[in-house]
Amino acid sequence: MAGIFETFQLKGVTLRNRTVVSPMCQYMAHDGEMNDWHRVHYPSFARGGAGLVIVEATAVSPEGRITWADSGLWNDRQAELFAPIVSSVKQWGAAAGIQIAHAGRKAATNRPWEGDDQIPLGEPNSWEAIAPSALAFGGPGMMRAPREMTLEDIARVQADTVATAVRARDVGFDWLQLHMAHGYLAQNFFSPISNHRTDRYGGSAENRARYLLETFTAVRKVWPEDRPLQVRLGVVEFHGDDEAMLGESIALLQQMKREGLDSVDVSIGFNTPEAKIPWGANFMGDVAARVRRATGLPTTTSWYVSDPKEADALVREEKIDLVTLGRPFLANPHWPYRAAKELGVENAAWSTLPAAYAHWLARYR
Ligand SMILES: C=C(C(=O)O)c1ccccc1
Repeated sequence: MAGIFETFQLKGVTLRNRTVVSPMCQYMAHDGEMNDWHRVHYPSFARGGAGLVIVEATAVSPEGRITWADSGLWNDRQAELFAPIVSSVKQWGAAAGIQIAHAGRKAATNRPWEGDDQIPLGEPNSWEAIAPSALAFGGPGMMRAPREMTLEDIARVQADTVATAVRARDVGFDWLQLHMAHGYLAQNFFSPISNHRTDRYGGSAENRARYLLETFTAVRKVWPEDRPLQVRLGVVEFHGDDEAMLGESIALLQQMKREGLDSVDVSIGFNTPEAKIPWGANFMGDVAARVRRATGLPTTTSWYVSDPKEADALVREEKIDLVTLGRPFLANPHWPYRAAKELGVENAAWSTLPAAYAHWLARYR
């Protein structure tokens, strides 16, 4: 059975190992554009030995941003600014991925370290959020209801998502992840907590999944067959109704698989402030294993995965195929090197790091 330092091939992409840098919003962009922060940030993980680096939630339109400082790929200038990042990540041996997203009812907030709350309408960096229903997320600072989307809004956002996928394709990303978790727009449609529509996009599980399935199949048509297309889906909410939500999620993933889905990142709904998340080491591992068994999809998950032996065990026990790490990579972009040492990989430095680092680390021991 493979461990985290086995290679992993999916379609035409081969990862040098099973470690994935989780898409983590940096909130450091202006007008959605990559800048020096991102040009240092993303390649650092490739130089650190990651197998796949996934760029943070990247908005398909200005209104689709969580904050004014989110990454965006709704115009060609933004695409041009991604190009050197894509080539640098690849140059240093990692595959380059990107997560594309629409924030839905969580849009137009302050950056987390500046309040994490909705900016009052009319103030700079605020705009009207849109979502399936006019239902606020709730909780402190998130009490403003979004505008209910018309059918024209839905079609427009789906077209924006396809256009962003085309730009990501053309700028050379190897791997595309659709953000369908964490209380953002796709999750807003999927969850009965936030979707009270009475048209074909609301009510039954099939109707609530419609936006997600339609958007996925539209993107599949433009995303190259030989590059992995993945969704990050919130499959549980930890709000007391998770067996039903997991069942609906598995059914949706099975449908998407029939339509060409290549992989799933199993995550959390984060669609209600009432959730009681059982934070703890690898707490999503067993949920991910259930999804993997039920769908047969190459599966990953993250959340409190940080210890190399535990991460390696999740892969060896075939609970997941790839291990997605967020904060451990922020804390140490060379996490693969640390893991290789702790797992007793021979020539840990040379097997994870570029020569400019490895020759020092392997000498003078
Ligand atoms: C900024 C997030 C994202 O991009 O998914 C997020 C949101 C909620 C919890 C964790 C992460």
